[in-house]
Amino acid sequence: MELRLEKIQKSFGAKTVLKDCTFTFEKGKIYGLLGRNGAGKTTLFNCLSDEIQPDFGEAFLSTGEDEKRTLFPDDVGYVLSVPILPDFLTGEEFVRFFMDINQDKISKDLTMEECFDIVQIAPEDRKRLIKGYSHGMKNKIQMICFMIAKPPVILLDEPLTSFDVVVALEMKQLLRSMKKDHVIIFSTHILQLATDLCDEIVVLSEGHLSLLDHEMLKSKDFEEQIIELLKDEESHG
Ligand SMILES: Nc1ncnc2c1ncn2[C@@H]1O[C@H](COP(=O)(O)OP(=O)(O)OP(=O)(O)O)[C@@H](O)[C@H]1O
Repeated sequence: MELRLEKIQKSFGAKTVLKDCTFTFEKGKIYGLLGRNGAGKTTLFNCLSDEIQPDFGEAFLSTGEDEKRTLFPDDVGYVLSVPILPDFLTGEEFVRFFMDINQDKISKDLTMEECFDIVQIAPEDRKRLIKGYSHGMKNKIQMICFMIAKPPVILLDEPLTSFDVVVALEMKQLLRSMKKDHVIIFSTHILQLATDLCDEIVVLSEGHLSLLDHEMLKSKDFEEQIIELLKDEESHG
């Protein structure tokens, strides 16, 4: 399975943010999306998750050589930097509800307890209102939703940045364990995280996407090279 972006363009008024985003993301890999402030990372994610409509271009899912279909909103699991969840439910109530409405997608042997165990939310926390959850715990609930609904594409907009080291490590392990079934793309400003977690690094610069060479990833002056690559572009934030 591949996620193919073909010529995606988006402007806000006179400002062109995405000029021509053409790229193929493969299942089984974690992609780090790097770009300066205002480069258009969130705009691209919003186009893919149907939050906004691109002016031109389209995203497709392809399952074989000649088989491709339009990417639908249900195909995309989007983790916002600030997760939106029903505050008035407990973690358990919400996950039970989510399992009920996704009966057709969930594998029969996955129980609610297992979901909570995998993301390491303690039994006593499962019965607390989501309202009192930390940012990291809310992100974990979102990851449970992805385990249940299994969207082929998972987008994470600057996750892990606000997590403590333990939660960040747990989330990294979780993403690695989930990657074989999904295309995972996450935007980050933390180069260390990108090189540590990602199989590929994609740069969004001047409205275009480009893949970084693996040789560059391995080189010891990787950080200097990335900064050099991005610094010619103005910050648009
Ligand atoms: N709804 C909107 N209306 C007008 N301009 C917008 C809108 N959304 C984004 N922009 C502009 O588009 C550009 C790209 O913004 P975007 O948030 O996609 O960048 P980003 O790469 O995610 O930045 P950051 O790394 O700072 O989060 C910015 O100049 C922003 O001001």
